[in-house]
Amino acid sequence: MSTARLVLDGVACRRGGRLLFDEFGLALAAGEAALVTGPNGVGKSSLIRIAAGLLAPAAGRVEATGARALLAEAAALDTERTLADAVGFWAALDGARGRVPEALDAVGLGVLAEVPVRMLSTGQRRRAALARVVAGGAAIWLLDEPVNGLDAASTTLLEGLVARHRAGGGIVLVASHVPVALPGARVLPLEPAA
Ligand SMILES: Nc1ncnc2c1ncn2[C@@H]1O[C@H](COP(=O)(O)OP(=O)(O)OP(=O)(O)O)[C@@H](O)[C@H]1O
Repeated sequence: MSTARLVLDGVACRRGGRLLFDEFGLALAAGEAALVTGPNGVGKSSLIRIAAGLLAPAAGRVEATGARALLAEAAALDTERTLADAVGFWAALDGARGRVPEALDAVGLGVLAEVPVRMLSTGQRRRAALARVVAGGAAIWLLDEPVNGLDAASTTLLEGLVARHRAGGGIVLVASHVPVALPGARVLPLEPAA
């Protein structure tokens, strides 16, 4: 994991024919994190999707060394399955089904492993989505508005997981319109294109 690297160079984003931002750059090495801030609609989610390789930049390039895991707005967990099964579905694709119990414990949901996802609260679903990221074992975490729906204790838990991931050589890119405590992270305000 220590060879992980994420570079965005001169990235521009166009959505619906409108240029949202341009000339955005960052370079993160193993253990580093960045926090992209900015008001609603400036393009933070779009930037995260570009970093994930799910959206093509209008200009510039993205270079990722290491697997990428995305925490997006939707949890993407089958609501009819139990929590362990729903997270396990994704973990199995990463060959990591065995890590699910530990990941659920890490987000404080071990006790709800056999409960259907549809019965979880908003904050619990958010933590379940985070468990999916933790279980997958990717080096590069891309977290879009990760504290949405989380209470203070869960926010602290998330910050701890991010710190642990970085200590293990992982990279974390967070987009958030509210403050997230990421000690030593670069804070990058996303500016609208002129
Ligand atoms: N598929 C799309 N087609 C056209 N425009 C889009 C599409 N997706 C997003 N947009 C527009 O792009 C702009 C940026 O959206 P984005 O979700 O990236 O912003 P954001 O900074 O993450 O906002 P928020 O803080 O509200 O989540 C918005 O004006 C949005 O309406």
